[in-house]
Amino acid sequence: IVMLAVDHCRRRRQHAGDAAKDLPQRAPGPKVWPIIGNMHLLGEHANPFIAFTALSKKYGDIFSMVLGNTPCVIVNNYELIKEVLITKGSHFGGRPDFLRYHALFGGDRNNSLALCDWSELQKTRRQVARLYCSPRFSSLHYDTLTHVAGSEVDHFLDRLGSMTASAAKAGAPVSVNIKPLIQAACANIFAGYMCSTRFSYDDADFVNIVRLFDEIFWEINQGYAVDFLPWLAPAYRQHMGRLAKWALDIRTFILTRIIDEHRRRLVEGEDVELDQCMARDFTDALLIQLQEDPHLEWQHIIFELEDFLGGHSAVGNLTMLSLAAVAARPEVSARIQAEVETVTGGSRAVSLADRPNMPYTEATILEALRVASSPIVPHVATQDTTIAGYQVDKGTMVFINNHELNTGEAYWDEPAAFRPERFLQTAKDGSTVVVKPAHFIPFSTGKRTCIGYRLVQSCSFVLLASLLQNYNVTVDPEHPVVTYTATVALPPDTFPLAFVPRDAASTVPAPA
Ligand code: HEM
Repeated sequence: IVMLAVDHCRRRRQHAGDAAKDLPQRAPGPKVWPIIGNMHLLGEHANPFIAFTALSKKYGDIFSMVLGNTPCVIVNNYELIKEVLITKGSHFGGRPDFLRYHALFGGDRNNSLALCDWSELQKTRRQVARLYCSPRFSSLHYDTLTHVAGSEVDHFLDRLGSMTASAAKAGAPVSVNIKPLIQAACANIFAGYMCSTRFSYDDADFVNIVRLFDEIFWEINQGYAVDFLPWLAPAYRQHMGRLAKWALDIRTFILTRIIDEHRRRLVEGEDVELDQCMARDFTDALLIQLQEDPHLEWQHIIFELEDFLGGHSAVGNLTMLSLAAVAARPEVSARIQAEVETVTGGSRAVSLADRPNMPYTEATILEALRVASSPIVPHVATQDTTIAGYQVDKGTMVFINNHELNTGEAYWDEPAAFRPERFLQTAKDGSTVVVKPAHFIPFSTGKRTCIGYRLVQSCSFVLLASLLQNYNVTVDPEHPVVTYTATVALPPDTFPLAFVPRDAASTVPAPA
Protein backbone atom coordinates (compact mmCIF):
# COMPACT_ATOMS: atom_id res chain seq x y z
CA ILE A 1 0.00 0.00 0.00
CA VAL A 2 2.86 2.39 0.88
CA MET A 3 4.51 1.70 -2.48
CA LEU A 4 1.24 2.29 -4.26
CA ALA A 5 0.78 5.57 -2.37
CA VAL A 6 4.29 6.76 -3.27
CA ASP A 7 3.77 5.76 -6.91
CA HIS A 8 0.43 7.51 -6.92
CA CYS A 9 1.85 10.76 -5.53
CA ARG A 10 4.67 10.65 -8.09
CA ARG A 11 2.16 10.21 -10.90
CA ARG A 12 -0.03 13.02 -9.56
CA ARG A 13 2.99 15.34 -9.47
CA GLN A 14 3.91 14.34 -13.00
CA HIS A 15 0.30 14.78 -14.04
CA ALA A 16 0.22 18.30 -12.53
CA GLY A 17 3.55 19.11 -14.24
CA ASP A 18 2.23 17.92 -17.58
CA ALA A 19 -0.93 19.93 -17.14
CA ALA A 20 1.08 23.04 -16.51
CA LYS A 21 3.27 22.47 -19.60
CA ASP A 22 0.67 21.18 -22.04
CA LEU A 23 -2.26 22.79 -23.63
CA PRO A 24 -5.10 21.94 -23.58
CA GLN A 25 -5.58 21.40 -19.85
CA ARG A 26 -7.40 18.59 -18.12
CA ALA A 27 -10.91 19.21 -16.84
CA PRO A 28 -11.09 20.56 -13.27
CA GLY A 29 -11.93 18.22 -10.42
CA PRO A 30 -11.61 17.49 -6.72
CA LYS A 31 -8.33 16.93 -4.89
CA VAL A 32 -7.11 13.40 -5.37
CA TRP A 33 -6.11 11.22 -2.40
CA PRO A 34 -3.53 8.45 -2.50
CA ILE A 35 -4.86 4.90 -3.04
CA ILE A 36 -8.56 5.74 -3.18
CA GLY A 37 -8.38 8.79 -5.44
CA ASN A 38 -11.86 10.34 -5.12
CA MET A 39 -13.83 7.20 -4.34
CA HIS A 40 -14.94 8.57 -0.98
CA LEU A 41 -16.88 11.32 -2.78
CA LEU A 42 -19.09 8.72 -4.46
CA GLY A 43 -19.70 7.05 -1.09
CA GLU A 44 -21.21 10.28 0.26
CA HIS A 45 -24.29 9.85 -1.97
CA ALA A 46 -26.96 7.19 -2.43
CA ASN A 47 -25.77 6.53 -5.97
CA PRO A 48 -22.72 7.49 -8.08
CA PHE A 49 -24.90 9.36 -10.58
CA ILE A 50 -26.37 11.54 -7.83
CA ALA A 51 -22.78 12.18 -6.72
CA PHE A 52 -21.86 13.19 -10.29
CA THR A 53 -24.72 15.69 -10.46
CA ALA A 54 -23.76 17.13 -7.05
CA LEU A 55 -20.09 17.43 -8.07
CA SER A 56 -21.01 19.04 -11.39
CA LYS A 57 -22.56 21.92 -9.42
CA LYS A 58 -19.12 22.59 -7.98
CA TYR A 59 -16.75 21.73 -10.86
CA GLY A 60 -18.89 22.25 -13.95
CA ASP A 61 -20.57 20.06 -16.56
CA ILE A 62 -17.30 18.29 -17.34
CA PHE A 63 -14.94 17.38 -14.52
CA SER A 64 -12.16 14.92 -13.73
CA MET A 65 -11.96 12.37 -10.95
CA VAL A 66 -9.59 9.58 -10.12
CA LEU A 67 -11.28 6.39 -8.91
CA GLY A 68 -8.66 4.23 -7.25
CA ASN A 69 -5.92 4.63 -9.80
CA THR A 70 -8.17 5.13 -12.85
CA PRO A 71 -8.41 8.60 -14.36
CA CYS A 72 -12.06 9.41 -15.15
CA VAL A 73 -13.95 12.20 -16.82
CA ILE A 74 -17.63 12.78 -16.11
CA VAL A 75 -19.82 14.54 -18.67
CA ASN A 76 -23.07 15.96 -17.42
CA ASN A 77 -24.90 17.73 -20.20
CA TYR A 78 -26.39 16.72 -23.53
CA GLU A 79 -23.95 18.68 -25.71
CA LEU A 80 -20.91 17.07 -24.05
CA ILE A 81 -22.54 13.64 -24.11
CA LYS A 82 -23.12 14.00 -27.87
CA GLU A 83 -19.47 14.93 -28.32
CA VAL A 84 -18.38 11.72 -26.56
CA LEU A 85 -20.91 9.34 -28.09
CA ILE A 86 -21.34 10.72 -31.59
CA THR A 87 -18.84 13.34 -32.78
CA LYS A 88 -15.87 11.56 -31.21
CA GLY A 89 -17.49 8.14 -30.82
CA SER A 90 -14.47 6.46 -32.42
CA HIS A 91 -12.17 7.93 -29.74
CA PHE A 92 -14.27 6.46 -26.93
CA GLY A 93 -15.05 2.93 -28.11
CA GLY A 94 -13.39 1.06 -25.21
CA ARG A 95 -14.98 -0.46 -22.11
CA PRO A 96 -13.76 -0.64 -18.50
CA ASP A 97 -11.55 -3.51 -17.49
CA PHE A 98 -13.58 -4.56 -14.44
CA LEU A 99 -12.71 -7.99 -13.03
CA ARG A 100 -16.44 -8.79 -12.80
CA TYR A 101 -16.82 -8.40 -16.55
CA HIS A 102 -14.03 -10.92 -17.15
CA ALA A 103 -15.57 -13.35 -14.64
CA LEU A 104 -18.91 -13.30 -16.47
CA PHE A 105 -17.44 -14.10 -19.89
CA GLY A 106 -15.05 -16.99 -19.36
CA GLY A 107 -12.14 -14.86 -18.13
CA ASP A 108 -12.15 -12.39 -21.03
CA ARG A 109 -14.70 -9.57 -21.30
CA ASN A 110 -13.85 -9.29 -25.03
CA ASN A 111 -15.98 -12.41 -25.49
CA SER A 112 -18.98 -10.19 -24.76
CA LEU A 113 -20.27 -7.88 -27.46
CA ALA A 114 -21.49 -5.40 -24.86
CA LEU A 115 -18.36 -5.35 -22.69
CA CYS A 116 -15.61 -5.77 -25.32
CA ASP A 117 -13.31 -3.10 -26.66
CA TRP A 118 -14.09 -2.02 -30.21
CA SER A 119 -12.39 -4.03 -32.99
CA GLU A 120 -13.01 -5.23 -36.55
CA LEU A 121 -14.13 -8.63 -35.22
CA GLN A 122 -16.66 -6.96 -32.93
CA LYS A 123 -17.89 -4.87 -35.86
CA THR A 124 -18.68 -8.04 -37.84
CA ARG A 125 -20.33 -9.69 -34.83
CA ARG A 126 -22.39 -6.55 -34.30
CA GLN A 127 -23.63 -6.52 -37.90
CA VAL A 128 -25.16 -10.01 -37.67
CA ALA A 129 -26.57 -9.28 -34.22
CA ARG A 130 -28.23 -6.10 -35.45
CA LEU A 131 -29.87 -7.90 -38.34
CA TYR A 132 -31.61 -10.35 -36.03
CA CYS A 133 -31.87 -8.57 -32.69
CA SER A 134 -33.09 -5.24 -33.95
CA PRO A 135 -36.08 -6.25 -36.09
CA ARG A 136 -37.60 -3.39 -38.07
CA PHE A 137 -41.33 -2.82 -37.96
CA SER A 138 -43.01 -4.54 -40.95
CA SER A 139 -40.02 -6.81 -41.61
CA LEU A 140 -40.20 -10.61 -41.73
CA HIS A 141 -38.23 -10.77 -38.50
CA TYR A 142 -40.79 -8.49 -36.86
CA ASP A 143 -43.59 -10.79 -38.03
CA THR A 144 -41.77 -13.72 -36.42
CA LEU A 145 -41.40 -11.74 -33.21
CA THR A 146 -45.10 -10.82 -33.25
CA HIS A 147 -46.03 -14.46 -33.64
CA VAL A 148 -43.60 -15.74 -30.98
CA ALA A 149 -44.61 -13.05 -28.48
CA GLY A 150 -48.34 -13.67 -29.05
CA SER A 151 -48.01 -17.37 -28.47
CA GLU A 152 -45.87 -16.88 -25.34
CA VAL A 153 -48.38 -14.41 -23.92
CA ASP A 154 -51.02 -17.18 -24.17
CA HIS A 155 -48.82 -19.48 -22.06
CA PHE A 156 -48.10 -16.64 -19.65
CA LEU A 157 -51.77 -15.77 -19.15
CA ASP A 158 -52.67 -19.46 -18.71
CA ARG A 159 -50.13 -19.79 -15.93
CA LEU A 160 -51.19 -16.52 -14.30
CA GLY A 161 -54.80 -17.67 -14.60
CA SER A 162 -54.06 -20.74 -12.54
CA MET A 163 -52.28 -18.58 -9.94
CA THR A 164 -55.23 -16.21 -9.64
CA ALA A 165 -58.05 -18.75 -9.91
CA SER A 166 -59.19 -18.07 -6.36
CA ALA A 167 -59.59 -14.36 -7.15
CA ALA A 168 -61.63 -15.21 -10.22
CA LYS A 169 -64.19 -16.80 -7.92
CA ALA A 170 -64.07 -14.36 -5.01
CA GLY A 171 -63.31 -11.13 -6.86
CA ALA A 172 -60.69 -10.34 -4.23
CA PRO A 173 -57.14 -9.34 -5.20
CA VAL A 174 -54.55 -12.12 -5.08
CA SER A 175 -50.97 -11.29 -4.24
CA VAL A 176 -48.74 -12.79 -6.93
CA ASN A 177 -44.96 -12.97 -6.97
CA ILE A 178 -45.10 -12.01 -10.63
CA LYS A 179 -41.46 -11.22 -11.38
CA PRO A 180 -40.22 -14.80 -11.96
CA LEU A 181 -43.14 -15.44 -14.31
CA ILE A 182 -42.49 -12.24 -16.26
CA GLN A 183 -38.79 -13.17 -16.50
CA ALA A 184 -39.65 -16.67 -17.74
CA ALA A 185 -42.06 -15.29 -20.35
CA CYS A 186 -39.43 -12.84 -21.60
CA ALA A 187 -36.82 -15.60 -21.68
CA ASN A 188 -39.15 -17.71 -23.81
CA ILE A 189 -39.92 -14.84 -26.19
CA PHE A 190 -36.17 -14.39 -26.66
CA ALA A 191 -35.52 -18.14 -26.95
CA GLY A 192 -38.41 -18.49 -29.41
CA TYR A 193 -37.31 -15.56 -31.52
CA MET A 194 -33.53 -16.12 -31.46
CA CYS A 195 -33.38 -19.92 -31.19
CA SER A 196 -36.82 -21.23 -32.31
CA THR A 197 -37.06 -22.97 -28.93
CA ARG A 198 -39.53 -22.82 -26.06
CA PHE A 199 -39.12 -24.16 -22.53
CA SER A 200 -41.85 -25.21 -20.13
CA TYR A 201 -42.36 -23.01 -17.06
CA ASP A 202 -42.01 -26.28 -15.09
CA ASP A 203 -38.62 -27.17 -16.59
CA ALA A 204 -36.37 -26.95 -13.52
CA ASP A 205 -33.21 -26.26 -15.55
CA PHE A 206 -34.92 -23.45 -17.45
CA VAL A 207 -36.30 -21.93 -14.23
CA ASN A 208 -32.79 -22.06 -12.75
CA ILE A 209 -31.21 -20.38 -15.79
CA VAL A 210 -33.81 -17.61 -15.83
CA ARG A 211 -33.05 -16.98 -12.16
CA LEU A 212 -29.29 -16.93 -12.82
CA PHE A 213 -29.71 -14.42 -15.64
CA ASP A 214 -31.74 -12.24 -13.29
CA GLU A 215 -29.10 -12.54 -10.55
CA ILE A 216 -26.45 -11.48 -13.08
CA PHE A 217 -28.52 -8.53 -14.30
CA TRP A 218 -28.93 -7.29 -10.73
CA GLU A 219 -25.23 -7.90 -10.08
CA ILE A 220 -23.97 -6.12 -13.19
CA ASN A 221 -25.95 -3.06 -12.19
CA GLN A 222 -24.12 -2.77 -8.86
CA GLY A 223 -20.83 -0.97 -8.29
CA TYR A 224 -18.05 -2.53 -6.23
CA ALA A 225 -14.86 -1.04 -4.77
CA VAL A 226 -12.89 -3.83 -6.47
CA ASP A 227 -13.85 -2.38 -9.87
CA PHE A 228 -11.39 0.43 -9.19
CA LEU A 229 -9.20 -1.14 -6.52
CA PRO A 230 -8.25 -4.45 -8.16
CA TRP A 231 -5.80 -5.24 -5.33
CA LEU A 232 -8.94 -5.96 -3.27
CA ALA A 233 -9.51 -8.99 -5.52
CA PRO A 234 -8.50 -11.59 -2.89
CA ALA A 235 -11.35 -10.31 -0.70
CA TYR A 236 -13.76 -10.82 -3.61
CA ARG A 237 -12.51 -14.26 -4.64
CA GLN A 238 -15.70 -16.03 -3.55
CA HIS A 239 -17.89 -13.42 -5.19
CA MET A 240 -16.06 -13.65 -8.52
CA GLY A 241 -16.16 -17.43 -8.32
CA ARG A 242 -19.94 -17.30 -7.90
CA LEU A 243 -20.33 -15.03 -10.95
CA ALA A 244 -18.11 -17.28 -13.06
CA LYS A 245 -20.11 -20.35 -11.99
CA TRP A 246 -23.48 -18.73 -12.80
CA ALA A 247 -22.22 -17.79 -16.26
CA LEU A 248 -20.77 -21.25 -16.85
CA ASP A 249 -24.09 -22.90 -15.90
CA ILE A 250 -25.85 -20.61 -18.37
CA ARG A 251 -23.42 -21.45 -21.18
CA THR A 252 -23.73 -25.17 -20.51
CA PHE A 253 -27.52 -24.84 -20.79
CA ILE A 254 -27.20 -22.86 -24.04
CA LEU A 255 -24.83 -25.43 -25.50
CA THR A 256 -26.77 -28.54 -24.54
CA ARG A 257 -30.35 -27.31 -24.87
CA ILE A 258 -30.06 -24.93 -27.83
CA ILE A 259 -26.87 -25.06 -29.89
CA ASP A 260 -26.46 -28.83 -30.14
CA GLU A 261 -29.89 -29.19 -31.71
CA HIS A 262 -29.26 -26.36 -34.18
CA ARG A 263 -25.88 -27.77 -35.14
CA ARG A 264 -27.30 -31.23 -35.74
CA ARG A 265 -29.97 -29.78 -37.98
CA LEU A 266 -27.51 -27.76 -40.04
CA VAL A 267 -24.84 -30.46 -40.20
CA GLU A 268 -27.29 -33.26 -40.94
CA GLY A 269 -28.38 -31.31 -43.96
CA GLU A 270 -31.91 -30.06 -43.35
CA ASP A 271 -30.56 -26.62 -44.32
CA VAL A 272 -27.47 -27.37 -46.40
CA GLU A 273 -27.23 -23.93 -48.01
CA LEU A 274 -24.62 -21.96 -46.07
CA ASP A 275 -26.29 -18.70 -46.78
CA GLN A 276 -27.63 -16.30 -44.18
CA CYS A 277 -30.98 -16.12 -45.98
CA MET A 278 -31.47 -19.77 -45.11
CA ALA A 279 -30.92 -19.12 -41.43
CA ARG A 280 -34.06 -19.96 -39.51
CA ASP A 281 -33.06 -17.69 -36.64
CA PHE A 282 -30.20 -15.83 -34.95
CA THR A 283 -28.60 -19.08 -33.74
CA ASP A 284 -28.48 -20.49 -37.28
CA ALA A 285 -27.06 -17.20 -38.54
CA LEU A 286 -24.29 -17.36 -35.93
CA LEU A 287 -23.45 -20.95 -36.82
CA ILE A 288 -23.33 -20.12 -40.51
CA GLN A 289 -21.18 -17.08 -39.81
CA LEU A 290 -18.82 -19.32 -37.83
CA GLN A 291 -18.26 -21.48 -40.90
CA GLU A 292 -17.71 -18.51 -43.18
CA ASP A 293 -15.58 -16.18 -41.07
CA PRO A 294 -12.08 -17.48 -40.19
CA HIS A 295 -11.73 -14.88 -37.42
CA LEU A 296 -14.65 -16.32 -35.50
CA GLU A 297 -14.19 -19.08 -33.00
CA TRP A 298 -16.68 -21.59 -31.68
CA GLN A 299 -16.81 -19.95 -28.26
CA HIS A 300 -17.92 -16.62 -29.78
CA ILE A 301 -21.25 -18.22 -30.66
CA ILE A 302 -21.94 -19.37 -27.13
CA PHE A 303 -20.87 -16.08 -25.61
CA GLU A 304 -22.97 -14.15 -28.10
CA LEU A 305 -26.05 -16.14 -27.16
CA GLU A 306 -25.23 -15.62 -23.48
CA ASP A 307 -25.12 -11.86 -24.19
CA PHE A 308 -28.27 -11.66 -26.28
CA LEU A 309 -30.51 -14.21 -24.60
CA GLY A 310 -29.46 -12.49 -21.37
CA GLY A 311 -31.07 -9.30 -22.70
CA HIS A 312 -34.43 -10.78 -21.71
CA SER A 313 -33.59 -10.05 -18.08
CA ALA A 314 -33.42 -6.32 -18.75
CA VAL A 315 -36.78 -6.49 -20.52
CA GLY A 316 -38.36 -8.44 -17.66
CA ASN A 317 -37.09 -5.96 -15.11
CA LEU A 318 -38.36 -3.03 -17.17
CA THR A 319 -41.76 -4.70 -17.59
CA MET A 320 -41.91 -5.26 -13.84
CA LEU A 321 -41.03 -1.61 -13.16
CA SER A 322 -43.63 -0.39 -15.66
CA LEU A 323 -46.27 -2.66 -14.14
CA ALA A 324 -45.44 -1.45 -10.62
CA ALA A 325 -45.70 2.17 -11.76
CA VAL A 326 -49.09 1.45 -13.31
CA ALA A 327 -50.27 -0.54 -10.28
CA ALA A 328 -49.63 2.50 -8.09
CA ARG A 329 -51.58 4.80 -10.45
CA PRO A 330 -55.14 3.69 -11.26
CA GLU A 331 -55.57 6.58 -13.72
CA VAL A 332 -52.65 5.35 -15.84
CA SER A 333 -53.95 1.79 -15.68
CA ALA A 334 -57.43 2.93 -16.77
CA ARG A 335 -56.01 4.83 -19.77
CA ILE A 336 -54.02 1.81 -20.95
CA GLN A 337 -57.08 -0.40 -20.56
CA ALA A 338 -59.18 2.08 -22.53
CA GLU A 339 -56.55 2.08 -25.28
CA VAL A 340 -56.61 -1.74 -25.36
CA GLU A 341 -60.42 -1.71 -25.65
CA THR A 342 -60.28 0.79 -28.51
CA VAL A 343 -57.79 -1.17 -30.63
CA THR A 344 -59.24 -4.62 -29.97
CA GLY A 345 -62.91 -3.64 -29.83
CA GLY A 346 -63.00 -5.83 -26.72
CA SER A 347 -63.20 -8.88 -28.95
CA ARG A 348 -59.66 -10.21 -29.37
CA ALA A 349 -56.32 -10.40 -27.61
CA VAL A 350 -54.06 -7.38 -27.89
CA SER A 351 -50.94 -8.06 -29.97
CA LEU A 352 -47.59 -6.56 -30.85
CA ALA A 353 -49.14 -5.41 -34.11
CA ASP A 354 -51.30 -2.98 -32.08
CA ARG A 355 -48.33 -1.08 -30.73
CA PRO A 356 -48.41 1.79 -33.29
CA ASN A 357 -52.03 2.45 -32.32
CA MET A 358 -51.41 2.47 -28.56
CA PRO A 359 -49.25 5.56 -27.99
CA TYR A 360 -50.24 6.00 -24.34
CA THR A 361 -49.10 2.47 -23.46
CA GLU A 362 -45.81 3.03 -25.26
CA ALA A 363 -45.40 6.39 -23.52
CA THR A 364 -45.96 4.71 -20.14
CA ILE A 365 -43.06 2.34 -20.76
CA LEU A 366 -40.85 5.24 -21.88
CA GLU A 367 -41.77 7.12 -18.71
CA ALA A 368 -40.88 4.08 -16.58
CA LEU A 369 -37.56 3.93 -18.45
CA ARG A 370 -36.96 7.65 -17.89
CA VAL A 371 -37.70 7.51 -14.18
CA ALA A 372 -35.58 4.38 -13.70
CA SER A 373 -32.71 5.95 -15.67
CA SER A 374 -30.67 2.90 -16.57
CA PRO A 375 -26.98 3.86 -16.66
CA ILE A 376 -24.97 3.92 -19.86
CA VAL A 377 -22.05 1.48 -19.57
CA PRO A 378 -18.90 3.62 -19.11
CA HIS A 379 -16.80 4.22 -22.21
CA VAL A 380 -12.99 4.34 -22.28
CA ALA A 381 -10.80 6.61 -24.44
CA THR A 382 -8.88 4.52 -26.97
CA GLN A 383 -6.56 7.40 -27.91
CA ASP A 384 -5.42 10.75 -26.55
CA THR A 385 -8.20 13.19 -27.38
CA THR A 386 -10.24 16.09 -26.01
CA ILE A 387 -13.75 16.79 -24.74
CA ALA A 388 -14.93 20.41 -24.82
CA GLY A 389 -11.29 21.34 -25.43
CA TYR A 390 -10.04 19.56 -22.28
CA GLN A 391 -7.27 16.98 -22.64
CA VAL A 392 -8.40 13.36 -22.18
CA ASP A 393 -5.66 10.73 -22.14
CA LYS A 394 -5.95 7.27 -23.69
CA GLY A 395 -7.29 4.88 -21.04
CA THR A 396 -9.44 7.51 -19.30
CA MET A 397 -12.84 6.18 -18.28
CA VAL A 398 -15.74 8.39 -19.33
CA PHE A 399 -18.98 8.37 -17.35
CA ILE A 400 -22.07 9.61 -19.16
CA ASN A 401 -24.38 11.16 -16.57
CA ASN A 402 -27.65 10.22 -18.27
CA HIS A 403 -29.37 10.32 -14.86
CA GLU A 404 -29.09 14.11 -15.18
CA LEU A 405 -30.51 13.92 -18.74
CA ASN A 406 -33.45 11.84 -17.49
CA THR A 407 -34.28 13.67 -14.29
CA GLY A 408 -32.73 17.15 -14.49
CA GLU A 409 -34.98 20.21 -14.27
CA ALA A 410 -33.16 21.69 -17.25
CA TYR A 411 -34.63 18.89 -19.40
CA TRP A 412 -38.11 18.12 -18.03
CA ASP A 413 -41.13 19.80 -16.42
CA GLU A 414 -41.69 18.31 -12.99
CA PRO A 415 -39.13 15.56 -13.53
CA ALA A 416 -40.12 13.74 -10.32
CA ALA A 417 -43.71 13.24 -11.52
CA PHE A 418 -44.68 10.06 -13.42
CA ARG A 419 -46.41 11.51 -16.48
CA PRO A 420 -46.54 9.38 -19.67
CA GLU A 421 -48.22 12.35 -21.42
CA ARG A 422 -44.88 14.11 -21.61
CA PHE A 423 -44.02 11.79 -24.52
CA LEU A 424 -47.27 12.45 -26.42
CA GLN A 425 -48.10 15.08 -29.01
CA THR A 426 -50.97 15.71 -31.40
CA ALA A 427 -49.94 15.23 -35.02
CA LYS A 428 -51.20 17.39 -37.92
CA ASP A 429 -53.87 14.81 -38.74
CA GLY A 430 -55.15 14.99 -35.16
CA SER A 431 -53.79 11.64 -34.07
CA THR A 432 -51.75 11.21 -30.89
CA VAL A 433 -48.14 10.28 -31.51
CA VAL A 434 -45.15 9.39 -29.34
CA VAL A 435 -42.37 11.96 -29.50
CA LYS A 436 -39.08 11.48 -27.68
CA PRO A 437 -37.01 14.59 -27.00
CA ALA A 438 -33.50 14.38 -28.50
CA HIS A 439 -31.90 14.36 -25.04
CA PHE A 440 -33.83 11.22 -24.06
CA ILE A 441 -31.32 8.46 -24.88
CA PRO A 442 -32.09 5.50 -22.58
CA PHE A 443 -30.44 3.17 -25.09
CA SER A 444 -27.53 5.55 -25.64
CA THR A 445 -26.56 6.71 -29.12
CA GLY A 446 -23.66 6.46 -31.57
CA LYS A 447 -21.25 3.65 -32.31
CA ARG A 448 -22.00 1.49 -29.27
CA THR A 449 -25.70 2.18 -28.98
CA CYS A 450 -27.90 -0.63 -27.61
CA ILE A 451 -28.62 -3.33 -30.18
CA GLY A 452 -31.65 -4.72 -28.36
CA TYR A 453 -33.85 -1.62 -28.03
CA ARG A 454 -36.48 -2.77 -30.53
CA LEU A 455 -36.84 -6.07 -28.69
CA VAL A 456 -37.11 -4.16 -25.41
CA GLN A 457 -39.89 -1.92 -26.65
CA SER A 458 -41.78 -4.76 -28.31
CA CYS A 459 -41.68 -7.34 -25.51
CA SER A 460 -42.40 -4.93 -22.67
CA PHE A 461 -45.33 -3.50 -24.66
CA VAL A 462 -47.00 -6.82 -25.42
CA LEU A 463 -46.63 -8.07 -21.85
CA LEU A 464 -47.87 -4.89 -20.19
CA ALA A 465 -50.81 -4.46 -22.56
CA SER A 466 -51.85 -8.12 -22.26
CA LEU A 467 -51.65 -8.06 -18.49
CA LEU A 468 -53.83 -4.97 -18.24
CA GLN A 469 -56.27 -6.30 -20.80
CA ASN A 470 -56.90 -9.25 -18.52
CA TYR A 471 -56.26 -7.98 -15.00
CA ASN A 472 -56.70 -5.05 -12.69
CA VAL A 473 -53.29 -4.75 -11.06
CA THR A 474 -52.71 -2.84 -7.84
CA VAL A 475 -50.00 -2.53 -5.21
CA ASP A 476 -50.16 -5.21 -2.53
CA PRO A 477 -50.75 -3.16 0.65
CA GLU A 478 -48.60 -5.59 2.65
CA HIS A 479 -45.64 -5.27 0.26
CA PRO A 480 -44.73 -1.74 -0.79
CA VAL A 481 -43.08 -1.21 -4.15
CA VAL A 482 -39.36 -0.61 -3.64
CA THR A 483 -37.29 0.61 -6.59
CA TYR A 484 -33.69 1.81 -6.83
CA THR A 485 -32.12 4.99 -8.16
CA ALA A 486 -30.49 5.02 -11.59
CA THR A 487 -31.16 1.42 -12.54
CA VAL A 488 -33.81 -0.67 -14.25
CA ALA A 489 -32.73 -3.64 -12.15
CA LEU A 490 -34.81 -4.98 -9.27
CA PRO A 491 -33.48 -7.71 -6.98
CA PRO A 492 -34.44 -11.21 -8.15
CA ASP A 493 -36.64 -11.49 -5.03
CA THR A 494 -38.80 -8.43 -5.07
CA PHE A 495 -42.30 -7.16 -4.18
CA PRO A 496 -45.42 -9.01 -5.36
CA LEU A 497 -48.38 -7.17 -6.91
CA ALA A 498 -52.13 -7.70 -6.44
CA PHE A 499 -54.21 -9.13 -9.32
CA VAL A 500 -57.94 -9.39 -9.97
CA PRO A 501 -59.06 -10.91 -13.30
CA ARG A 502 -61.05 -8.24 -15.11
CA ASP A 503 -63.92 -10.56 -15.98
CA ALA A 504 -64.21 -11.36 -12.24
CA ALA A 505 -63.90 -7.69 -11.29
CA SER A 506 -66.80 -6.78 -13.56
CA THR A 507 -69.11 -9.48 -12.15
CA VAL A 508 -68.41 -8.78 -8.48
CA PRO A 509 -70.55 -5.99 -7.02
CA ALA A 510 -68.64 -2.89 -5.93
CA PRO A 511 -68.42 -2.39 -2.15
CA ALA A 512 -71.29 -0.29 -0.71
C1 HEM B 1 -34.32 -2.13 -20.43
C2 HEM B 1 -33.62 -2.65 -21.39
C3 HEM B 1 -32.32 -2.13 -21.93
C4 HEM B 1 -31.71 -0.91 -21.74
C5 HEM B 1 -32.21 0.27 -20.92
C6 HEM B 1 -30.49 -0.94 -22.49
C7 HEM B 1 -29.59 0.09 -22.55
C8 HEM B 1 -28.33 -0.01 -23.08
C9 HEM B 1 -27.31 0.98 -22.94
C10 HEM B 1 -27.47 2.31 -22.25
C11 HEM B 1 -26.21 0.50 -23.57
C12 HEM B 1 -24.83 1.18 -23.64
C13 HEM B 1 -24.58 1.89 -24.91
C14 HEM B 1 -23.30 2.66 -24.82
O1 HEM B 1 -22.37 2.23 -24.16
O2 HEM B 1 -23.21 3.75 -25.41
C15 HEM B 1 -26.53 -0.79 -24.10
C16 HEM B 1 -25.65 -1.57 -24.82
C17 HEM B 1 -25.99 -2.78 -25.36
N1 HEM B 1 -27.20 -3.40 -25.31
FE1 HEM B 1 -28.81 -2.75 -24.31
N2 HEM B 1 -30.36 -2.15 -23.11
C18 HEM B 1 -31.46 -2.90 -22.81
C19 HEM B 1 -31.74 -4.18 -23.29
C20 HEM B 1 -30.98 -4.86 -24.20
C21 HEM B 1 -31.36 -6.10 -24.83
C22 HEM B 1 -32.70 -6.79 -24.64
C23 HEM B 1 -30.33 -6.48 -25.63
C24 HEM B 1 -30.19 -7.67 -26.51
C25 HEM B 1 -31.13 -8.33 -27.05
C26 HEM B 1 -29.31 -5.47 -25.50
C27 HEM B 1 -28.10 -5.50 -26.17
C28 HEM B 1 -27.11 -4.58 -25.99
C29 HEM B 1 -25.77 -4.72 -26.53
C30 HEM B 1 -25.23 -5.88 -27.34
C31 HEM B 1 -25.07 -3.59 -26.14
C32 HEM B 1 -23.62 -3.26 -26.42
C33 HEM B 1 -23.45 -2.54 -27.70
C34 HEM B 1 -21.97 -2.24 -27.87
O3 HEM B 1 -21.27 -2.07 -26.88
O4 HEM B 1 -21.51 -2.16 -29.01
N3 HEM B 1 -29.74 -4.50 -24.65
N4 HEM B 1 -27.81 -1.08 -23.80
